Amino acid sequence: MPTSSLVVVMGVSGSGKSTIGAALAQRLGVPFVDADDLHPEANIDKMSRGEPLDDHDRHPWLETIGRWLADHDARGGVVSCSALKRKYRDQLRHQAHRVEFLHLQGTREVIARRQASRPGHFMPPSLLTSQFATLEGLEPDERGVVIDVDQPVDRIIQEYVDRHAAGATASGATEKEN
Ligand SMILES: Nc1ncnc2c1ncn2[C@@H]1O[C@H](COP(=O)(O)OP(=O)(O)OP(=O)(O)O)[C@@H](O)[C@H]1O
Ligand SMILES: O=C(O)[C@H](O)[C@@H](O)[C@H](O)[C@H](O)CO
Repeated sequence: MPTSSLVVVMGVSGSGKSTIGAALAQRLGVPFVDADDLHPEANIDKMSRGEPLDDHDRHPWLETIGRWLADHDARGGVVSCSALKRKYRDQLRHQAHRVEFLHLQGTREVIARRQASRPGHFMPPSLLTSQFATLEGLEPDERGVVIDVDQPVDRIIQEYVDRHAAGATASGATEKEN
């Protein structure tokens, strides 16, 4: 696997994007940014009030993330970003053509349990329903892999590395529900 991988770790809130993103960046030896840290303050305030973001809220945020990806095109990097809709991923691809996605997929039960075990996070568990409702899984023409979150962090990282080495694309990414 080239050290210059450019990866977006995607999925609903609580799926493990920050955890896996940081671990993957370390494994690949590339910079990492958590897109939660790139939100305009108004977005954080909105989510904290228990209101889901809409396309309008996410647009400037995605632009910032796309810029980060474009800036890291040569040396590689990992971003944790929900990237829930196909059109959001299209927006990111528009700015950084070779970006690939790692979709952390899990059941509502597993993810709700994980959210419940991290009190103090700005994202209220009540928003999980809208996160799943908004989620559009990777389509077959999108470069990326889908990995089950219900396994230890190091196994998720290893599966990503193994599947990437084997030339994985988004095959198996058709289950849109979770
Ligand atoms: N593979 C895993 N096994 C067990 N626990 C995990 C795993 N991945 C993440 N967690 C835990 O689940 C919780 C949610 O993970 P994390 O904060 O990384 O998710 P997230 O997708 O970044 O969430 P958000 O988008 O809401 O910030 C954390 O408490 C984290 O420690
Ligand atoms: O697209 C979205 O609805 C939001 O960006 C959320 O997914 C948050 O960034 C994050 O995941 C919260 O913890």
